[in-house]
Amino acid sequence: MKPCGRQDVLDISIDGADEVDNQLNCIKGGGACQFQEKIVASCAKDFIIIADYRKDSENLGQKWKRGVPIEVLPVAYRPVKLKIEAMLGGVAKLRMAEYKAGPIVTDNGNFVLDWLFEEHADWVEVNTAIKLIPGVVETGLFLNLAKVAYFGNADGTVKVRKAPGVQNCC
Ligand SMILES: O=C[C@H](O)[C@H](O)[C@H](O)COP(=O)(O)O
Repeated sequence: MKPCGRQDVLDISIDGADEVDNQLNCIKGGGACQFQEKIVASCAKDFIIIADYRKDSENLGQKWKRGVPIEVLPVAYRPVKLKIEAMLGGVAKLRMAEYKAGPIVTDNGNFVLDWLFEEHADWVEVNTAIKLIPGVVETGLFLNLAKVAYFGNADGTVKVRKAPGVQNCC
């Protein structure tokens, strides 16, 4: 397998998620990796989620209570935070490190804002609004990307959910 950057298209990409809704929209980035994960997912013909039952949700925010992770340029974290809160409500908190002083720094040298949102209906609109704020690198909203999600249950069974319109996949 070649590194993603040297591969035009990947046949398949498999990843976890922090939450998956009934349309297969996902929140990712609990581990602050959403930027690189989204690049890989965007290059794949089929993006598949494997997660446990705790991530299976009707609507985003129902199970995952830590907000939408948003990777931002360090120099812009404050204006981005204020713009998100003014435009969309909620609170955008700078994610702090646990075992070192200061904020978490991503693999790309950036900071993460965790946006604790109120209920939203149109996630595509919300995602676009956030992406257009200067200083935003990437959001943890993975919308219309996943084709299938496999949820492992505590009893060992697996629940399968396909995205709307997907018939045969993986
Ligand atoms: O940043 C990391 C990832 O997007 C998610 O947080 C991850 O896929 C979910 O991780 P886990 O399966 O370990 O809860």
